[in-house]
Amino acid sequence: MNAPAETRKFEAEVAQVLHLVTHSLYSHKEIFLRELISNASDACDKLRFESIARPELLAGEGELHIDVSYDEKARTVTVRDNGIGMSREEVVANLGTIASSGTRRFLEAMSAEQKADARLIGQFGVGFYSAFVVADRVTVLTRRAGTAAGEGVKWESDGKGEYALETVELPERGTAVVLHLKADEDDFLKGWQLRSLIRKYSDHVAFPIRMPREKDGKPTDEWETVNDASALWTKPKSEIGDEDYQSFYKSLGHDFNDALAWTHNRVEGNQSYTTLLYIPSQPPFDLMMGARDERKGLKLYIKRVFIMDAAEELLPSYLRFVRGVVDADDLPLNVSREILQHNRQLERIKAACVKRVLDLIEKLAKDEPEKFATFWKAFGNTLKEGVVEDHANRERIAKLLRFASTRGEGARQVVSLDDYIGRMAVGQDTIWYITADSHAAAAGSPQLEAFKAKGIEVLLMSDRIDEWMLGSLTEYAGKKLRNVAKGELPLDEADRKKQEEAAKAAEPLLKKLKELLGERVSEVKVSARLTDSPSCLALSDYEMAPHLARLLREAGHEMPESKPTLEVNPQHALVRRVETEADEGKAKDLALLLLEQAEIAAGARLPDPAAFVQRMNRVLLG
Ligand SMILES: Nc1ncnc2c1ncn2[C@@H]1O[C@H](COP(=O)(O)OP(=O)(O)OP(=O)(O)O)[C@@H](O)[C@H]1O
Repeated sequence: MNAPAETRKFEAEVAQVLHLVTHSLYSHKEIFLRELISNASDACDKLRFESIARPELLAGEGELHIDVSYDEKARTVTVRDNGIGMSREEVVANLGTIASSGTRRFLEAMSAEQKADARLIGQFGVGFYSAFVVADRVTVLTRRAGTAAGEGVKWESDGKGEYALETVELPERGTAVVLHLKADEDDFLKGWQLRSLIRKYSDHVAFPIRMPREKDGKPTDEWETVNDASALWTKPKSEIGDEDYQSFYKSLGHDFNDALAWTHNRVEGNQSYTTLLYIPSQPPFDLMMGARDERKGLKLYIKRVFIMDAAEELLPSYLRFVRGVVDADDLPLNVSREILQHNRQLERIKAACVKRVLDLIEKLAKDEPEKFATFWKAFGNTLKEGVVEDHANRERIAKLLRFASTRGEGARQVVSLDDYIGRMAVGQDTIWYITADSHAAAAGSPQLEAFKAKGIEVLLMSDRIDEWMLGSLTEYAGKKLRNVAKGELPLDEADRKKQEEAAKAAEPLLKKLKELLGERVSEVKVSARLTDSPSCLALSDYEMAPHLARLLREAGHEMPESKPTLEVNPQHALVRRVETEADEGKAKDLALLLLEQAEIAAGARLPDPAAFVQRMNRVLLG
């Protein structure tokens, strides 16, 4: 078992991560301490969990704790824990490679954008490497719980591309990380400085963090606990200040920013549990990358023992931005992920978590409009998934949606469905909306003209998810939701009469247009939607909006080519010109331009853009 001393190269990505981390964390140097303590605390959590099945692992040093010490002469800071420790293979796997796929995606995103956002770094298992922000050499001494003293491992590196590995004798299990500080990092060799960082970032780590007691400004051999060391969520709410909640959030969520809001609840009864759930103020990285499959950030404890990250078991995907802790009293400690997925108690806890989060968002919407606006900007599109996925809460979620509107504040999404209904004219029974691939395209749609003329409000939707969401949101508070570009418009008696007369009068024109356009359209009709524009596309009730069909096609999906219905405004001078134009070639150019401009306004892709340009130039030159 005695493996020789050796030098190994870091995996290529590690060098990349090291480079990114040391450069982007430069202005948040002190974070290294939080990251190393967080790893040490995870190691203690893991040992406590494994010792449920194998109590002998706890032999030797009983109480789990984390020690932070410094040596002015040697210029080192050491973070030591008596947690699970690592075997030689684990050291190689954990400290020599980038194990998590999240980190790989993160790296790809970073190199693609050529920028490193410090805020994101901590979330990706690059925590350990932050040691190299302040140290030019790092030594790790570690021994896996349950192994012999002779199976200790020493790992050492200057973070430049290689690390040395050696088997050493270590009297105790656990891990010590020794930082050999860079020349200008003397600040971290001061006891008070380290203490204040521990209180600032790690006060609520649930294990005692100890430092040597000081006498006359010098460390002694005696240890004292410097953090609060209690699990924050177990305390009564009245004893927890906002700052406590925020600092716990930051260490939990690896976030530099404050949380936007939180909800902390203890449920007692035939099932007892505590939940502490946070809404961040900015999207966490995994959310931005659309990683719905590897969710993190919601920790399951059972009677204060950390069991696992169970975000997927505890919250539906549309609430994946939530961070927090669930501590259940009545689940068996040896519970596995498989059991969790089919556990009735957990189902109830999950439903309660959803309720708490929705309560919290509703409270923001009602009482703290600014915070709600921040929430909506960061997570509105994620929440919309709930309309599709969470039938039971659909109406509640729909109530929280905000949109831009023809009576709103430009592109800002501030109008709720209730606002809309409150402004409806007497007799209006439909909530009207339009979808497009940008706000400008939605706001400028020709299909809105008749609605504007009649003073009917239309919601302007331009987020990609909207069409998909609207498939599940066909009704709200007894009102139908309808797309202004789809189907027949409901007309009153007088309008219907006018429409019929116009259609009759335009029959020869419609026939001529259909002949000129041939296979490009399925039908040409007189529009009830237009007042100023010459033409627009109309979709059947079940047809997909052209901009969405285009996006899906671009993303490689097979989409059937559907022939559009062209609607025209017979009053418009351009349409009248088609009617009077005797030259067939010219009439055809005009007819095709009417179709093509309607397609462009609807965000469709022109089948032959070059032909369109030539056609337009011919018409412009007369
Ligand atoms: N003190 C420690 N004791 C035992 N294992 C450790 C310790 N520090 C790090 N490790 C191991 O090294 C791995 C990599 O650590 P690193 O800080 O880079 O990422 P992480 O902890 O997995 O990610 P994150 O910090 O986002 O939770 C950890 O997952 C853990 O397995």
